[in-house]
Amino acid sequence: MSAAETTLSVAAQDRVFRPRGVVGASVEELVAELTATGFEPLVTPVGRDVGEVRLTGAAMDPKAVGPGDLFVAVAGSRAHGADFVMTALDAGAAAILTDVAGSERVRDRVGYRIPVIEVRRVREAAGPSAALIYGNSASSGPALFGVTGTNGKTTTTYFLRSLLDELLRPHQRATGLIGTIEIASGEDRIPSKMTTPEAVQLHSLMALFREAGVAAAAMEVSSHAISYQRTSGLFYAVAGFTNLTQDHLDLHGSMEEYFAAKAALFARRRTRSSVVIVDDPWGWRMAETATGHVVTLATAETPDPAADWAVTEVRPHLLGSAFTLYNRHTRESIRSRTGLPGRFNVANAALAAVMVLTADESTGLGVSRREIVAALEQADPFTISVPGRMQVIGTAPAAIVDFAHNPDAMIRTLEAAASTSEGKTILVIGAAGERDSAKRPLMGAIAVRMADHVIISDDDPHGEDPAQIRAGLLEGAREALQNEDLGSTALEEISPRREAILRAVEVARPEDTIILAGRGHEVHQDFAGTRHPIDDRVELARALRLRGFPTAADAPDTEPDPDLAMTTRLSPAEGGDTA
Ligand SMILES: CC(=O)N[C@H]1[C@@H](OP(=O)(O)OP(=O)(O)OC[C@H]2O[C@@H](n3ccc(=O)[nH]c3=O)[C@H](O)[C@@H]2O)O[C@H](CO)[C@@H](O)[C@@H]1O[C@H](C)C(=O)N[C@@H](C)C(=O)N[C@H](CCC(=O)O)C(=O)O
Ligand SMILES: Nc1ncnc2c1ncn2[C@@H]1O[C@H](COP(=O)(O)OP(=O)(O)OP(=O)(O)O)[C@@H](O)[C@H]1O
Repeated sequence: MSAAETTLSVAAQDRVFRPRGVVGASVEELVAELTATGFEPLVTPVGRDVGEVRLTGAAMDPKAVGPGDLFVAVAGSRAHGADFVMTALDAGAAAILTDVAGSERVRDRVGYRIPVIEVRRVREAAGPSAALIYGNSASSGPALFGVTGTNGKTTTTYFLRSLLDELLRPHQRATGLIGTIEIASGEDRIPSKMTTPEAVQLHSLMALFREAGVAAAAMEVSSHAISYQRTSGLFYAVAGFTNLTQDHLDLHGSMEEYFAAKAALFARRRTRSSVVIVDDPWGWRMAETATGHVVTLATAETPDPAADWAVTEVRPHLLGSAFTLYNRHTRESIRSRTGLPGRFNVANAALAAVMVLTADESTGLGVSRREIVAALEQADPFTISVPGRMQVIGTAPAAIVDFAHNPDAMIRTLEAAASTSEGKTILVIGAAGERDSAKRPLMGAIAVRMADHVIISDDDPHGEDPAQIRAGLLEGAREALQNEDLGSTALEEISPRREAILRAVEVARPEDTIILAGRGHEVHQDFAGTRHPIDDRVELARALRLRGFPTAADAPDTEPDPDLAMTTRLSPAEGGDTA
């Protein structure tokens, strides 16, 4: 199934994107497993028949439950999954795993119609339970490559999958992908709901991958996933760390806690080998905290000589860069390149390369080192388009859609724009509502420091007032403009986003660079639960064509939009708004 070929809801897609031949486990076997692993389960109603009920799947979202599933009902900030037990029962749930509050709710709603397994730490128990049902263990495969870090996860996993494909295709073996944009099993794919799905879905995917002949899979591991126990019961062949900078402090509280959440991935019981980028002190701390086999990688302009691998000889190559990977122990030098703009994409590509080289040493991917080196040097696996990540839509002006939505990513993206552009940098930026509001003024200040023309607009406001979110960005931008010598930087506030994009193209000259930051591949804005369709890549391509600017070969097709052709914004000189 491909995302384009289906009209199923995301939960319904979760339900059909499942393995077929699951042997499963009985409630009795599950209870024995949970007892052995210290969860002290309590089963109601007590009786022989209950123990014999067979479980052939598992789901946490009641709308994703299928016949024979274990429905894992968790307490959340909005609701308790057990409140939706009727939906799960109607869909054919065979048993429920929940906590004390959940089992009371189930009993209130449906009495003793279904076996209930009660444990204290449901989220933690979900992983091992699903692992048992789907037959997953540390050695059952596929070889999992997990990537964590504040920025670069999606790009690195696309790079990893591209390299793994290059290596495994000749051996008639497929690859998989789990991340922010999509979940893919060989040729089949569905769009993602989350960066890292819940444990029950992850375990189902491992079984699906095996059925589909997927030998290796690249997976993004968000810090939310680790904090919410979504990776419980999974085992990684190699885990990679990109970087740690400010984001998600609403969940983690402090950088220390954010670090600790990520560090849990690099424990020996979870991961065989870790590859850690050590360009900053957080990286070195991660390498010291990791407990398995640890390999360090330096990608900064002046690489730390203590690292095992270093990126050297970075040179411009088309829009991207060519680079050398050097191992200080073996003196091995491997020349590779990436077609994606930005120095940070060299780091992402180097991480993907070293993760696969490391898997070769420690897990045996079944491909030779010579094949890996040949793929890196000759097959160009990192010259691919990653949806909405430094995606080039127009060429003169250079017009790029990017996903930068935190301070560090903005700095890196704007550095990349400045290094390639001879003209002005024009930036459209917003911030998501109900997420880490402390980063908004920082992002506003970075915008006016690094771009020449800044248009502050909307991202996904969610339940928050969009004007209030823009005000947070504007506050930082105005303060920097007042206190720092920023020359003639222009600052505007334009909502809706579509108009902001039109304006960016309106003020651009062919030698300039336009960056639409923050939304990347996303195709809807969420305004208090109402989804408003908008795809930055389409809007940008349409606006460029409207002005007669050239678009990139793989820019999206656009119909001339009658509404858009009629839209005329007043320029500031004509009395239009400026901030
Ligand atoms: C902060 C966070 O991660 N929250 C996740 C968590 O929510 P929660 O514990 O509050 O649970 P809840 O929403 O009250 O729901 C509890 C139970 O009731 C069920 N329910 C709830 C409401 C309803 O109407 N119907 C329903 O069936 C839910 O399916 C669930 O089983 O568990 C829910 C069930 O899986 C997730 O949907 C929810 O993700 C929310 C939507 C979310 O936005 N998560 C983001 C922040 C997230 O996880 N992002 C990271 C990437 C971050 C990044 O790097 O940018 C990710 O890995 O995706
Ligand atoms: N290694 C990196 N270091 C800093 N910034 C990066 C790096 N790689 C990508 N970026 C920037 O971060 C943005 C998001 O990149 P990407 O989607 O690959 O990361 P991510 O970790 O998956 O992000 P998210 O978790 O928010 O989806 C890119 O659009 C780019 O602006």
